[in-house]
Amino acid sequence: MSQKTPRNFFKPLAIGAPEPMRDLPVKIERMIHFVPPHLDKVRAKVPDMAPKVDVILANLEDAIPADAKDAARAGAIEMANMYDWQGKGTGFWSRVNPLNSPWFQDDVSELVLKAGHQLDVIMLPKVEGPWDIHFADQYVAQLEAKAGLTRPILFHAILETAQGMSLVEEIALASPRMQGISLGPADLAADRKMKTTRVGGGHPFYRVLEDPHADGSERASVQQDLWHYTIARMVDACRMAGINAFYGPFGDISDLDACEQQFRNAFLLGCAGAWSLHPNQIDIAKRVFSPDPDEVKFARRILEAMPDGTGVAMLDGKMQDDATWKQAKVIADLADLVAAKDPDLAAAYNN
Ligand SMILES: CC(=O)SCCNC(=O)CCNC(=O)[C@H](O)C(C)(C)COP(=O)(O)OP(=O)(O)OC[C@H]1O[C@@H](n2cnc3c(N)ncnc32)[C@H](O)[C@@H]1OP(=O)(O)O
Ligand SMILES: O=CC(=O)O
Ligand SMILES: [Mg+2]
Repeated sequence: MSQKTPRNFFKPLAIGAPEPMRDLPVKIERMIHFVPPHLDKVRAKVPDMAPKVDVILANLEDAIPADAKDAARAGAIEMANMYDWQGKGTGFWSRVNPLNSPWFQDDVSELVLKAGHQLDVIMLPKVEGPWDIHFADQYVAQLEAKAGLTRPILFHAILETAQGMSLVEEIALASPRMQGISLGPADLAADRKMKTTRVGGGHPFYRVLEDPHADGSERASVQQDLWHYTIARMVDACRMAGINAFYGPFGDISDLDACEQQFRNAFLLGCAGAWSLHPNQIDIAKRVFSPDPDEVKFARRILEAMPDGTGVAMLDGKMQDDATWKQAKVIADLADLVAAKDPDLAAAYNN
């Protein structure tokens, strides 16, 4: 047998570690905002930014120079104590260095021992298979026990290797700590030997050409989504495991329209949020990952038309039944969650 028995799956992995969660906390996580914690100037903005975003992440991995890893770790611990994350409801996460790096052990031990009371989620990069999650799971349980934590810290894996991709279902199911998975399009592209230098988004060479015209006139061609298959498979794996899928980074900070479109495609396919790398991506994620007010109104009409969720009804010429009731419930529940955090959207949903 290669899996734990059902009874053992939810047992703490170390004596004194908190009980694993059976259900994830219901939270709005439209953007995971990346902060480089070694930069004093950016770190100082955290208390002001925290109420305006859903999640702030102290990044210790890629984009942090090797000679600033210790400073970034110290900055992340400072960030944990700069705001009342647990009391005020903004998520506080950290992306640690990979398991095979010289920094992983210190990243995790210092975060859990010195900041574990505020830390919601550890983001694990370059996860190759369930064995990576199992190792981190055991290690974090020992540290949680040592720190006397009463709330378990959750895990978020980045899908950014071909092997991780091929084992995404097993990764999603590896531990009750699993909160979600993000697409890591930059590392994944490199590992797959995709021929792109972009961080996510489309590519002008990846397109479909229409059939030739009899008169020889120019054939239209349309750019396609390089990430469709990957995102769809990630969403299936996550939802099968009862966790959330996230689009990762969109690296062209200056192309707000393309960022918005990529985020929107991910939202429609089932993702809960995306990363924001720069302040100008925060409002895009907020807009895209909050349901559209007209969709919310229509969803609520479906729920009202079928109070017990069964049968058939016609609304504006469109057939509704038990399945569309469930679709409507997804949108209406998300709207309620967003409205509880965002007074402007609450007003738009209730107009
Ligand atoms: C493939 C992957 O792994 S993706 C994840 C790893 N990458 C990251 O985490 C990158 C995070 N983002 C950043 O480091 C920066 O946004 C950069 C380097 C991309 C661009 O930074 P800059 O050149 O400073 O951008 P810009 O000049 O437009 O910044 C405008 C303001 O926003 C601030 N700012 C920029 N990024 C951030 C951020 N992520 N959080 C908070 N503030 C930020 C800048 O400090 C600047 O502040 P100021 O007006 O007080 O001087
Ligand atoms: O870490 C993210 C990526 O795209 O790589
Ligand atoms: Mg990466």
